[in-house]
Amino acid sequence: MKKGGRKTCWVPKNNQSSSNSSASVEDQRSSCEPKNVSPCVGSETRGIPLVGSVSKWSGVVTPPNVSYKPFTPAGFQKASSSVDNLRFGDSAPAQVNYSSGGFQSPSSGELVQQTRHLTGDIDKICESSELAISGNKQDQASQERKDMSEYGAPFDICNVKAATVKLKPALHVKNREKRLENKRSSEGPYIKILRPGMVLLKHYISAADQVKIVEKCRTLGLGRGGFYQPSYGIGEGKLRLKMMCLGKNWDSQNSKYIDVSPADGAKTLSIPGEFHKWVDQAIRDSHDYLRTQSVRNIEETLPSMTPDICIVNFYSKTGRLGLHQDKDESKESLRRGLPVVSISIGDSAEFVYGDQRDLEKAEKVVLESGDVLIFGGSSRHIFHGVTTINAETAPKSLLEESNLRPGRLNLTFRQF
Ligand SMILES: O=C(O)CCC(=O)C(=O)O
Ligand SMILES: [Fe+2]
Repeated sequence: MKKGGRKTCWVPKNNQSSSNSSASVEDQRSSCEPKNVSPCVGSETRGIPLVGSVSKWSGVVTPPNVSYKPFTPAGFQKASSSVDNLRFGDSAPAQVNYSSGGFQSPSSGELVQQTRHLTGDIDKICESSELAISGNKQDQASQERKDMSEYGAPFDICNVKAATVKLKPALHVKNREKRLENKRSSEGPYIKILRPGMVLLKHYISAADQVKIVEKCRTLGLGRGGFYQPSYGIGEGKLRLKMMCLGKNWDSQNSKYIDVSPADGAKTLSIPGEFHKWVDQAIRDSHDYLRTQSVRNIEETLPSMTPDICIVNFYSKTGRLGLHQDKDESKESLRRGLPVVSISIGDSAEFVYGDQRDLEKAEKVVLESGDVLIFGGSSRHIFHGVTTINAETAPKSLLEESNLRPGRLNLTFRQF
């Protein structure tokens, strides 16, 4: 398992998230690997923790408040069960029978025969379970996560429009909005090289396109595979953002990309076609700019890439993201320094970056609505994070047209 991957190297701000240190994340992660998967252990004692024994996780993982749905083998009907509420590690429910036609409360005379029947049933259950487990552990893991109640319904990044009477904003808010608006329109778009391979395109995405991006993300985010709050590990702390992944799903608990949403097991959503044009154009415009700056070896300094992953984060005003490297993409992609292209929409954010995982030594840049930040080449492995969301700094017109909630939407495109 790769250490120090995306979002695994947290630097707690003011020690608020010290329980989420990288050490504890790693510790928890290694203890989350399924161990000694042996579906038939329970059946040997006939007692019978049928479902509880299907997947054995090491002790600490037994989540106190998470219930799992039972695995019901094909061809078997659940006759009576309290398995729905069975938790791993709980003692077996008194009456759990899977019936393949009529096995119900036995009388004592029928007990031996029916125990044999039950043994047969259990063998079949075990066989099916083994098949399911060996067939695709990933499917089962996602199924288990899917059934966890902790993720809840997808998060809506927009406020639901309601017929409310809007209060007039206070004078200081109006003045700040005016100042920001003036700054945006007087500055217009421009490009800045922050360091070799790291380019900032200011005010790059038009106001109309920002609205389109919010609308598209909202629609996708409300469906299956939509926005959820990722966590470090089962029963561990949560990241301070909502996330939806397109193209491939980033699994925060194992720091790797998978093909289903860890929240609900849905097949990963595709990146909408129209998103590609902003990424392609931003890289092309950066190349043109580098040329004007007499940079040689443009492709080496900032390689081109075709994104097949888009991670969409939504930060509320208290959201943030600790210093980390994005290093769960393929070795080849990382070796070539294929860039991460990041689009910011909504409230501005203080984005920190540097060569070390050290906030004190990190540089800071404010990312505003419509800005695009690209880091590739020799900057691909920078540590970076978001320390602050600047409340009430989103363009007023964006909020009016898209109804985006207070906060910041960020899309990072990568090529696996
Ligand atoms: O929100 C941002 O600007 C950065 C997001 C990020 O680093 C990530 O998703 O890996
Ligand atoms: Fe990142």
